[in-house]
Amino acid sequence: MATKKSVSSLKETDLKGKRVFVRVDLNVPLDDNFNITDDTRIRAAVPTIKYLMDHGARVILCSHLGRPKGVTPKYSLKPLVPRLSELLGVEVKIANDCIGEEVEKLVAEIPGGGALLLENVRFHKEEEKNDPEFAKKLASLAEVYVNDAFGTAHRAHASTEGVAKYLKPAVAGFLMQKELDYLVGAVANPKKPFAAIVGGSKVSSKIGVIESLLEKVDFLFLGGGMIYTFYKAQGYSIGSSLVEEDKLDLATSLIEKAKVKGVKLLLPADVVVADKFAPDANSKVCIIVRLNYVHSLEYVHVNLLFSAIFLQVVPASEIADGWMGLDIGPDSIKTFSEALDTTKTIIWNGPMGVFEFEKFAAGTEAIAWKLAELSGKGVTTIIGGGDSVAAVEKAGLADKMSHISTGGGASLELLEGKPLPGVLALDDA
Ligand SMILES: Nc1ncnc2c1ncn2[C@@H]1O[C@H](COP(=O)(O)OP(=O)(O)O)[C@@H](O)[C@H]1O
Ligand SMILES: O=C(OP(=O)(O)O)[C@H](O)COP(=O)(O)O
Repeated sequence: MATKKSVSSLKETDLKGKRVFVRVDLNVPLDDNFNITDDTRIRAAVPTIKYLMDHGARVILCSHLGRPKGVTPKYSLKPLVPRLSELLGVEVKIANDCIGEEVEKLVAEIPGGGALLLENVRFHKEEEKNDPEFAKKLASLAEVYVNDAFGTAHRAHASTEGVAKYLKPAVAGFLMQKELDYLVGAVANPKKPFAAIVGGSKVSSKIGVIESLLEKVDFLFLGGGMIYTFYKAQGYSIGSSLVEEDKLDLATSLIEKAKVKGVKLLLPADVVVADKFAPDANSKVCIIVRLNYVHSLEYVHVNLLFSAIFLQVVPASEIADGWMGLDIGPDSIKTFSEALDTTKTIIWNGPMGVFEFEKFAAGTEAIAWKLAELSGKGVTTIIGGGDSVAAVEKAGLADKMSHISTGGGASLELLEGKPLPGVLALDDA
């Protein structure tokens, strides 16, 4: 992986009485009434903040929320204060800005072991421009820089990258370290056999991650909307399923690459189809082609029992016109599960189907349950991606996995082998 892993740690840093600027990612979803609908990222930031407070540091918390263009009240961090205070067990104050005289005054008043939350750093356009003068102003608030904002580590912004040039020591927080340990460490030195499950909507958004993982894994399972591009590339009828016509050659070359690398690439054998992209779509199970491994088309298998009892059978190897695949089918779930049973490390990025619609959530849920079961048997299970994390949480299985990443884009870039600016900027260990 291109991102260095050995970044300097918080534990080797002198903290007592020091003003510590902590970049956290508190970019949590809020409903229309400004209630937090998922506080995972706040909870994930707590261990580092508590450690700093317990070691007598004066903690300055900095985060963005959303993508505001200038000062936008609906993106204020104020609604987060009660939950943050509750989790930390102290009353956290919030400033009206993140730089300026009033902020400096509030920073000077932070007692040892206390914390101040700065207002949304993206209210200043200089943040996303990584403006050096703005970074210097942020740096001038403190004596130590801690980056714990893994979810934003793929952004070279003033508070995630620029500030580390002017504020030393610049070290990783515990969340950042944990994410790197799993997403870099476990992937670089996996217990074998090592499997990757990649789903989600499009091949184009996952090319990098698939290519990178093909260098490392023993198994690659594909699901979600991207599979229809692979099917079309093999000449199958895909009805009105999602397809990227300009990626057909790429899909073929990825299959070829898997073959050359000796990676067992598994595509779903059967898919659940719908007559429209909607939660109330009519659905039936369409058994397409049973591929044991895609590079050795072994046999065609129609699951007659399942189909005869529950659902209408459509001809194997094709999805009829007017129908679209929105989930992997029961036979695929079984095949995937059996193959996963033989592995020791699994990384999962991207849902198997349109899990947001109840009717098409079964494949994603089944994979989530399988990974939860395998975690209990000592398999390392890593969920690295926004929607896959949402699916695992929806199934109530988050605490069963070895690691759930707090960064969608960041984990994807890391798995692609791209360097993360927020990590590179930190001091070497
Ligand atoms: N068969 C499918 N057809 C269309 N969209 C799909 C299909 N399967 C999954 N999706 C959609 O893919 C989206 C997730 O894609 P993506 O953003 O790539 O995943 P992640 O956020 O995990 O990286 C989900 O919104 C899901 O509904
Ligand atoms: O939510 C985030 O990223 P994610 O949706 O890719 O997990 C981060 O807070 C980064 O936010 P950004 O994509 O607006 O820079």
